Amino acid sequence: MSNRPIYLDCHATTPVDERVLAAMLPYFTEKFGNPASINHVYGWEAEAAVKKTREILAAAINATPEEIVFTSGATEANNLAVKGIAEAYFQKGQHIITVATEHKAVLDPCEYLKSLGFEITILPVQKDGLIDLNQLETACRPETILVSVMTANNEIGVLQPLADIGKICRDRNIIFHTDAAQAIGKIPLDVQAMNIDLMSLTAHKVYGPKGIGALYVRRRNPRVQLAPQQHGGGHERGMRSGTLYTPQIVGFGKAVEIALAEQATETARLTQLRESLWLQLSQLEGLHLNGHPTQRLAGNLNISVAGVDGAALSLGLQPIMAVSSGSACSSAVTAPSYVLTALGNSEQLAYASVRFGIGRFNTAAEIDIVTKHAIATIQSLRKQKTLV
Ligand SMILES: Cc1ncc(COP(=O)(O)O)c(C=O)c1O
Ligand code: FES
Repeated sequence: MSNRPIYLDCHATTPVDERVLAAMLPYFTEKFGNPASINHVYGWEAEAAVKKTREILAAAINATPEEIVFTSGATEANNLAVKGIAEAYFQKGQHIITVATEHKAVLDPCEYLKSLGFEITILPVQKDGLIDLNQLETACRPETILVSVMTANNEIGVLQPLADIGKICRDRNIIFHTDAAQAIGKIPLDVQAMNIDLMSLTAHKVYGPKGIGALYVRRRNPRVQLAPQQHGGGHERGMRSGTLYTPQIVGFGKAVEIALAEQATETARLTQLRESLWLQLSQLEGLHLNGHPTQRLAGNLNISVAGVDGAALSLGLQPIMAVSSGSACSSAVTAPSYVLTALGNSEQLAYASVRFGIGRFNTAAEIDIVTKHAIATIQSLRKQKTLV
């Protein structure tokens, strides 16, 4: 594996931590029971394992275990939140507010609701990627039923001011949903202090397995109603039917437990690696930092490079590092990233961009190799351009 490029795409996904895998393994084989089986030990031990993860997730965000609904990931959690609220509250109002830089798993359900007659306000972001709270206040109406603003952006790592947004929503009796797929385990989260009513989570960005996530749904002060989007055996208090995937759930719990225990030291370490990368890269002229310089995830650096072709840059970096570039999150799409254009970047700058996602298993030596290669690639592309 040593001749493979250095993995620096931790916003796309992360490897499963060995400790997480070890915790999961028994639940594939000897402890294979269905947590819904109430008549025997196979079911009880699976149910106990699921309960433990519920407790870990609840503690991680200051919720209660009954407020955690397991899903297949954050895409499903976002769909359940947005469509589930629209369906449960449409008689109260049919207006929803979200943001231009949200993940497609929020924007597309909103687009779908628009086709059903809902009105959607999509707030712009400022140059640093943060929303303007005054604009949010102005957008709120008596018929607004939901505000959905992500915790941490998957391309530029920007952290939105959740507590301020939560207060604005609570004062107006509007439900507040946040997509915390990139944030769980990485920054402190508190659904009480931040007045969050719904929060989407996923395991695979935090060294847990893919295909498992959760939606936090507030049960008290106020109780949030949610219309299920998947019907069946009535699992998860009727909000999401389907046999629970015990091994993945166990892995999710273990992953979050480890991330919380290591959060402070890991944040400091990643910040240092990111700062050293940016400090060296920014010696070059014409490099733009995308997103707020400090109000961002520790492992995220997103840059645009003036004077180079986006595709050539991507090709030049590929042998040495696995990073995302151009349209980071929908690489099948050849349009420039809508997140980067929302910040006011030109199409050229949005194309010629690199998202570094530094994670748990990256070392200072790797960052050194990456820095040197990125600088050499950019210099060589610029030189070629002036020769043409
Ligand atoms: C911000 C954000 N929301 C939602 C998702 C989707 O999560 P999942 O892959 O668990 O469906 C992702 C990951 O791609 C993400 O980065
Ligand atoms: S990081 Fe989630 S889709 Fe790109």
